[in-house]
Amino acid sequence: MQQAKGTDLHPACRKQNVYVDKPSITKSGRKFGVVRIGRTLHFILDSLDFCLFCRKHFPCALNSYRVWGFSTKHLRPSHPQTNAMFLKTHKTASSTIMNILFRFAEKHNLTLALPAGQNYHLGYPHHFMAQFVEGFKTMGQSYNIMCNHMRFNLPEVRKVMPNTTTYFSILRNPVSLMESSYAYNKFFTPAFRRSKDVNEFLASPWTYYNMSEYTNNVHARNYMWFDFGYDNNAMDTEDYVQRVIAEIEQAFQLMLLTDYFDESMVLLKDTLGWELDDVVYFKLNSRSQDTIESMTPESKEKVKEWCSLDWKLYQHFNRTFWRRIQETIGLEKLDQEVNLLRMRQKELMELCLLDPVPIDKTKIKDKKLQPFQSGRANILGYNLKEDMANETLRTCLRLITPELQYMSYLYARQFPEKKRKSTAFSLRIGA
Ligand SMILES: Nc1ncnc2c1ncn2[C@@H]1O[C@H](COP(=O)(O)OS(=O)(=O)O)[C@@H](OP(=O)(O)O)[C@H]1O
Repeated sequence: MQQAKGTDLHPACRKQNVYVDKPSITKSGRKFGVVRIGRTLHFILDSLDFCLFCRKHFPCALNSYRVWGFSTKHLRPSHPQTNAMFLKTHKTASSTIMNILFRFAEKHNLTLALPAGQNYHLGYPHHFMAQFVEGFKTMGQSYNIMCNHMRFNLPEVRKVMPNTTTYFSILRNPVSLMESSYAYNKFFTPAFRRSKDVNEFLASPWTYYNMSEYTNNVHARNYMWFDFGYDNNAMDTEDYVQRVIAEIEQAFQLMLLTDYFDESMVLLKDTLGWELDDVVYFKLNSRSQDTIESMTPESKEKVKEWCSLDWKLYQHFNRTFWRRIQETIGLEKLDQEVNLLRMRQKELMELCLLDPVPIDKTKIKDKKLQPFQSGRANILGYNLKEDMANETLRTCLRLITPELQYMSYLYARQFPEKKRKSTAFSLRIGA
């Protein structure tokens, strides 16, 4: 991947017409020198993580250090971070990330902040409350990872997650997000039920969208804005939008992009100090081609106006995403790591999967591995190769297990004395 020359556009963004700020420091010796000094400082200061006094009195300093005016906050930590809060926004590839987090949690024996009782999300569409987490009353702030759907509410999340937690989330271009949401929520969301298809809905959204049906309609307008805890029907004024973006920026250390998923995985593993293998994934929750509707150019433009809060949110974090890449690993290294990630993914797909692409639910042999279906969407899944050695099977099965089944398994493992969730599933292999 070549760095964009004489233009403000990253080459990958040019086709989508998404503007990116021009980096102020280019790939030069000066930049590498500064980064090296920064890394050394970061290593020394990161060691302070072991210091209980610092942990207690300067919790924020563990995520971001500022020394002699030089911020090290975006540099790779010297040891893997195990406390992470992922705001699982809807229809943004969030289930694929959840699978990555579940596998990491299992590998390192971490504690998950899972939905209490028979629930599959953390109180959505209500604002999150600490008591929605199983065991909160007895366990307090001793969880490592939180990643189920919720409507974000920072003060309550802070009651559950330790002060050293890295907060991150993911945003998707609101145009493709709308089409995905329409298919998935077709029979649930009143505004979608009343219209024939996504183009008809967008030609005249107010004909179908009734504000009094508030939370039932959140999938139809500014879905991401709502998930971040804000009013998806709020007036789009400059001051308000800037205030919300500033608040989100303050709360979240990292914002990923669905549209640049592999680039996002590289950034994620660097932010958390993880290995490349920790973020290798199989795409989950994808749809069959015949349930993807083609949007007219007018519909695509209309989304930017109808979901203007989401559009501004996405544009802002698209800019900061590329700026952060430029300021940390740079486009060239990013490209190399994305290639490594794709090679590793291909290797694992060849090792694990019977078919080279995700398959229709009716073709999934083990019915227990079928993903949850909704609306008009035909959500695809996988078949594993037969006769794999136990260790390989263990790895492969985790990569393809849909979120509800995986969560039920982890819930039963973490709370053996509690009643199992209804999608009870076992990932135990061998004795
Ligand atoms: N790796 C990767 N890269 C790009 N896109 C991906 C990836 N993984 C999943 N997806 C797409 O994300 C959509 C599903 O999102 P979620 O898992 O967040 O859905 S859900 O809210 O949990 O139901 C769904 O989008 P649509 O197919 O458009 O519906 C998936 O295809």
